[in-house]
Amino acid sequence: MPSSLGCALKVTIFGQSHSAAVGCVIEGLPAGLRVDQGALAAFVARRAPGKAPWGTPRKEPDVPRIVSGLNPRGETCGAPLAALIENTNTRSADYNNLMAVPRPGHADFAAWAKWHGAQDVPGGGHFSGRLTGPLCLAGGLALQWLATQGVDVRAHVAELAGIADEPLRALDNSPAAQAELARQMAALADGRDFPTIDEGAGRRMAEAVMDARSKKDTVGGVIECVATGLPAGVGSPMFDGMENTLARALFGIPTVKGVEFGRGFEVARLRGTQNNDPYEVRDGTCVPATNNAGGILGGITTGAPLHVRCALKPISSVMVEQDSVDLTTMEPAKLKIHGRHDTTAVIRAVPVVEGVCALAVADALLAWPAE
Ligand SMILES: Cc1cc2nc3c(=O)[nH]c(=O)nc-3n(C[C@H](O)[C@H](O)[C@H](O)COP(=O)(O)O)c2cc1C
Ligand SMILES: C=C(O[C@@H]1CC(C(=O)O)=C[C@@H](OP(=O)(O)O)[C@H]1O)C(=O)O
Repeated sequence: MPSSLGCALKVTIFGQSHSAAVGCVIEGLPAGLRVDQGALAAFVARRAPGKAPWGTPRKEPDVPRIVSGLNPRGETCGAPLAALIENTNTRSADYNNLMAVPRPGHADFAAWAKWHGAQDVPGGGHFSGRLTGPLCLAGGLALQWLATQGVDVRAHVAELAGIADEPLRALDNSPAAQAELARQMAALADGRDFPTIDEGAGRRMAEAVMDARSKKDTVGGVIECVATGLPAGVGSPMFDGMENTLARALFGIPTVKGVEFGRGFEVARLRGTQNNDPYEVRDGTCVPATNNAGGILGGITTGAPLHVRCALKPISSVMVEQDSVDLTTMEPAKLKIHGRHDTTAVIRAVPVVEGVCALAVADALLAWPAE
């Protein structure tokens, strides 16, 4: 089972939800990067479980431990960087009734179809949202390197349970829109608990999530992410384009079912005159005045903000009785899920999306830089 991502910056994710630890190995991080371990721990903590009333009550400290890849000054030394997050609070008995009866919507049945019983079921095994811990850790390191290149990456909950946040002003590339986008990104960087730009929208979303939880149900939503500071000319056409690289990485996040760039699926209903981004000269250089393309044409960056949105499905582990099948007897079975589950992945996945986008962008910058 390969669990690796990237070309010049390669990340391998290992572990299961209830194994001793989860972790990552990163190859290709530029040497000489002074790692801010405090900032890295704070970034990983944004995703950690056990903190919010709508989240899993599985409390984990999620302190990242870098075990190789740094020199005595705490800088990347060029060797592969390996890092761990321990699993300290597992309760595998919660999964006893799921060993033979798969949860609708989770990966239990697909894993059984592939590995015929050898798969690790408790906690969702390698399919668990827990694996986004090391993904976030690797992404946090990529973010620190990108900061040295003048690139900033921010995401927010754009929509949750049908409630919308203020959208990021990234589809317009005017100086006024750029200033507004900078304000929005600064707001998201202020350490707020709920990652929306409009804090009122965040409060309404939180209420909607708690309402679903009280009804033993779960909710999905949309995460919107922007990368600014990228020069024009990064990426490669056809199979190594920015869209390809980002989509491959983002679909590695459990629950992500859709990814769109710029106007996304809306382009199907636009005319060319509405969708084209006209060019203008700014400071002696050619720039797109608008950004319906989401900062990418021909797989290559245009210099406008890189803009992506991901649709996340509702968590499959709902607490109501569901129809399933006992795979040992092939008889119908009624399933009641026990255990500690999130009501939505969307809120906790915001730093994961930032980290994964950072990994993809850093990989493209290193593999296919502007020539
Ligand atoms: C941050 C995060 C937390 C998650 N928490 C849970 C959870 O508590 N319970 C659950 O059943 N699934 C949870 N998931 C989703 C499952 O991991 C996911 O549905 C499963 O691996 C199947 O993959 P798929 O949904 O992409 O098909 C979470 C996902 C993420 C990203
Ligand atoms: C622990 C995390 O989330 C877990 C993700 C998850 C799943 O099926 O994805 C199922 C639950 O696992 P458990 O039954 O062991 O509590 C969540 O708690 C985490 O994200 O760090």
